[in-house]
Amino acid sequence: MSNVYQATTSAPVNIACIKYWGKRNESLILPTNSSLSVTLSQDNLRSTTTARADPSFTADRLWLNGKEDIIKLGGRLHTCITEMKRLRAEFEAANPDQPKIASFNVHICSFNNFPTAAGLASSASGFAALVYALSRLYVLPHSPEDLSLIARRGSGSACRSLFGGFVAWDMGSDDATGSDSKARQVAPESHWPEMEALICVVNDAKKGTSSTSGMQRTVVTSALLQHRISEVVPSRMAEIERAIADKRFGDFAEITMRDSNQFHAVALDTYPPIFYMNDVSRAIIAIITEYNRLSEQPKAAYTYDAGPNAVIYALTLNVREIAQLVLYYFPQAEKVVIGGKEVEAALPEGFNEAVAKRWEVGAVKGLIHTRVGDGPRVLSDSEALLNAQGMPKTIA
Ligand SMILES: Nc1ncnc2c1ncn2[C@@H]1O[C@H](COP(=O)(O)OP(=O)(O)OP(=O)(O)O)[C@@H](O)[C@H]1O
Ligand SMILES: C[C@@](O)(CCOP(=O)(O)OP(=O)(O)O)CC(=O)O
Repeated sequence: MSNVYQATTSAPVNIACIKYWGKRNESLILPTNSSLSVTLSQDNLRSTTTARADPSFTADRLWLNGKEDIIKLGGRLHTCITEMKRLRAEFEAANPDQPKIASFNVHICSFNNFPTAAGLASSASGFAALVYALSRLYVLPHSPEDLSLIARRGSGSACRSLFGGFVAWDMGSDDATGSDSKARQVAPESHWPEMEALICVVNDAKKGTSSTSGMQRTVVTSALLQHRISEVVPSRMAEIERAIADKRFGDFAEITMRDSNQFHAVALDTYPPIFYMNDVSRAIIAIITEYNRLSEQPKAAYTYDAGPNAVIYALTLNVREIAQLVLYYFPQAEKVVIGGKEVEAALPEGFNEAVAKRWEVGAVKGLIHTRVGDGPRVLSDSEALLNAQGMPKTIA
């Protein structure tokens, strides 16, 4: 049987504490500010991707969630695939004994085990999994940092999904090539294993204004963004990195919530304004704010990306209590189990119930309980998503 050049990987979702919002260069995807995220566990949220190169393939093709995605010339997918083929060609030139496969077309098949394009950072895990699968297929010696340069060209936040744990995306200063705009691991997942997340899926439909178009409009119209870029983010990045290093959850939480608030203030300051949060999102802010009032230091940190879904960071010790609180205001049709035990709705002692109304079942469609997790994983060929002919094993 002729050689099969194939790799299957999975990659995680990351949710930012310091938000990336704005590009200084659209085609290279260079950001206006640095950002920092927590990588979430692939046991709960992941993109799985198989990449294969073969001389019999007549074109580069990609299937996502069972449906073929057109690879537009000059588009982000095309850029990532082309860049990875370039790295393989360089590798073959430096290692003449290596098989010449850089010129072969590739078939790529990917699945997300969570809603795609629904504000849960599927582009981050998706492009990270694609770049990592190609890097394993091509047996490249490149580091996650090197690979983050390419994943960034797929989707800015994807660069952070090349690492586990706590990850910064340094904006860099090389505006000509973006060679220093890449991800850096601030701390591995083992540094703070008690860091957990409760995701409140408020709406899993495709959102109105995409992150890409939203931040474009912000850069052009928001004066507040300029203040954020120059006066706020640089010091906030340093502060949150120190809070993570020292495992000071209270400071980590306050910075995270303040940055989420400022990101959405900037969205509102965009003209025309962008409203990513809704009444349910704001109710969650109200109950977490009241919950934090009960203790000297915040015990929960909400953060919102470009959508209404809430991500609540908390330490293991407090997650159950927070889930009880969320269930009190947002009853679920299904049982919620944390740590092997069903969660019952309840309010903590001293909590002011009047801070929000109790919602109907369905206002929060679902809860995902996860934790800080590792970076991309190499999976065995038994988990490959392509069949012997290089086509998706199941077409939806
Ligand atoms: N597994 C994947 N492999 C390759 N590309 C993917 C994958 N998952 C998502 N994508 C790409 O990302 C796009 C969705 O990105 P988009 O930014 O619109 O939504 P999101 O990332 O899920 O939400 P948000 O950016 O608000 O967190 C998809 O249309 C597809 O082009
Ligand atoms: C609000 C955010 O989630 C924005 C994510 O934007 P994308 O990385 O999806 O944007 P593109 O670079 O245009 O693909 C904040 C963050 O993840 O840092």
